[in-house]
Amino acid sequence: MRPTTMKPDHMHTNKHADEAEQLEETTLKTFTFRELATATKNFRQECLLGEGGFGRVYKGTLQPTGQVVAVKQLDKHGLHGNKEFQAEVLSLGRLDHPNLVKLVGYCADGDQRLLVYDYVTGGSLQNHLHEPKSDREPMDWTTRMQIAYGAAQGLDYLHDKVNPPVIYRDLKASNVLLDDDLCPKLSDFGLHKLGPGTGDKMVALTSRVMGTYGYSAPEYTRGGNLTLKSDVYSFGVVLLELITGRRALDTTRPNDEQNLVSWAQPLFGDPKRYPDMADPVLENKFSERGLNQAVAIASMCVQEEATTRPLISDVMVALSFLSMSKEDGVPTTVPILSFRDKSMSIALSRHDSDLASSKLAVEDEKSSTSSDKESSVDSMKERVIKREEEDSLSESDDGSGSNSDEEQEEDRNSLSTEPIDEKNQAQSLKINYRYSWEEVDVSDEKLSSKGSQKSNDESIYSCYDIEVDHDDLPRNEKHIHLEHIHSSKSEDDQSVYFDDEPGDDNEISFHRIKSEVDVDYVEDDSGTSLHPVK
Ligand SMILES: Nc1ncnc2c1ncn2[C@@H]1O[C@H](COP(=O)(O)OP(=O)(O)OP(=O)(O)O)[C@@H](O)[C@H]1O
Repeated sequence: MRPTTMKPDHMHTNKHADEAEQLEETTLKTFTFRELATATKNFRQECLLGEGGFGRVYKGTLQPTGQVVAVKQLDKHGLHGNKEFQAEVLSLGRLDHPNLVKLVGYCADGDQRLLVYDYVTGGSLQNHLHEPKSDREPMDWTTRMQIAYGAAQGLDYLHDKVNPPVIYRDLKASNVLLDDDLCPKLSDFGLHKLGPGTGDKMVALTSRVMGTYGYSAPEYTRGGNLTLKSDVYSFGVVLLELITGRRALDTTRPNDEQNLVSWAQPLFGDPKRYPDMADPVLENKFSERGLNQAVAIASMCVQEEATTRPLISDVMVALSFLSMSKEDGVPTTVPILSFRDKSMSIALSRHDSDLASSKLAVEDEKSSTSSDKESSVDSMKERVIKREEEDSLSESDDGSGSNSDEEQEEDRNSLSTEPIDEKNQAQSLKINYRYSWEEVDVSDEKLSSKGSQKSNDESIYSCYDIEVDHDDLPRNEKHIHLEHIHSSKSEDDQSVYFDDEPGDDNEISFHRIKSEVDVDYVEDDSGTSLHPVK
């Protein structure tokens, strides 16, 4: 069980030079079959966690460390040669993110191929959502949004942070594992090249696709044309499951309700019916705005046309805000200017009654990076225009809904022909938010900096240059960068705090945010207000 740094045979060739460099740094453990047999009590039935499309999974305890692991014994048919297997495993081994199940090592012994993962203690999202237990409380709204946010971060890592990007292919509630703190970890990514179902094993592939039918993007089920946007579709289905508590495919329901997406599609256009979509076990304990935005995000993700689905990075930004949404004083408004793809901004603004009154024109070239592999250049350079309130109201009044594919297409067309006012072409933008807060006497021992997920939120706050402005003071007299956000360590206190610059006495003072955040106006680099909203 020694840690080994493996160098595949092909690493000296030019073609694989970059990959080889990365692989050189990969440290995975290699195991003998005997070691894993010992860990799993000889693959005894009592250690069997389940069986999936790639083989059986056993819970095991490694000796002598006592580390608890999940051992996946890959089915033998469709097995690859040793070198090919090692190369694939090595590329999986370099993936490392808090929201991905970590590959610890592997075994390639004779014709045995096994993968060894960190054991994730809390079961899957499928278990939590669809297999209720009397000793387990139903998940509340915020927890659901936090799980969605974490899963989006894991997917964003695969899509946007590793090179080449990894298409997940099999995202579903049973592959979202949860640790004891309900932090999500995606499992089963990148296995398609290892197990059955590749090359001439199309029969096996078909059965896998059928098995995950409710999650598969239409283009995949039609012809197997997989892209990053197919993953976004599957993500949308998981998000819908979180919102509705319904299974992706449920044959126990009436025919027209069996497929979650088909059931939800007609409802997407009618925000008044969103509360009926929400999981009844939530007992309406969520903010209407949060629900509207979550449904809007899900509806964007499960669009039939792959190119109109949002990037997972945009989904992640939107969910970062929804995952913080609490009843008292926490921002729920998604900063619409943060998105790399404007279609997300439009969809969310149209589902957000408060924002519908604003009219913003934005050119945010900085946020459109070269790593944005799927957005068209045109789309990134187009101006994001928020419709005036009257537009939005007149559309929702006639009951025709606000988020159908045709309407979004219409939006895109009208947006791209909108005359561009050169004067307003800002290179970077500040979004000013209006908060009200109260200074509170609270000891910093009672507050924690946000946890790992929350620290990402912090970076979003600072990265988008959000400023707060005291309600009672004229603008520009008091601006505070909302960088240091804290939560209470006490479960009873759901407030969000931020700290001020230390004063003369070097004491940090804390403020509790009282009301929801509102977009006030946007500024360009020079501080000129482009479109005052109020
Ligand atoms: N790292 C892990 N920690 C804890 N349990 C795991 C781990 N990996 C898999 N499991 C559990 O093992 C069982 C089988 O998992 P597996 O991923 O092979 O199948 P699946 O997700 O049910 O189906 P599919 O292969 O079609 O995705 C599931 O119950 C899963 O929750």
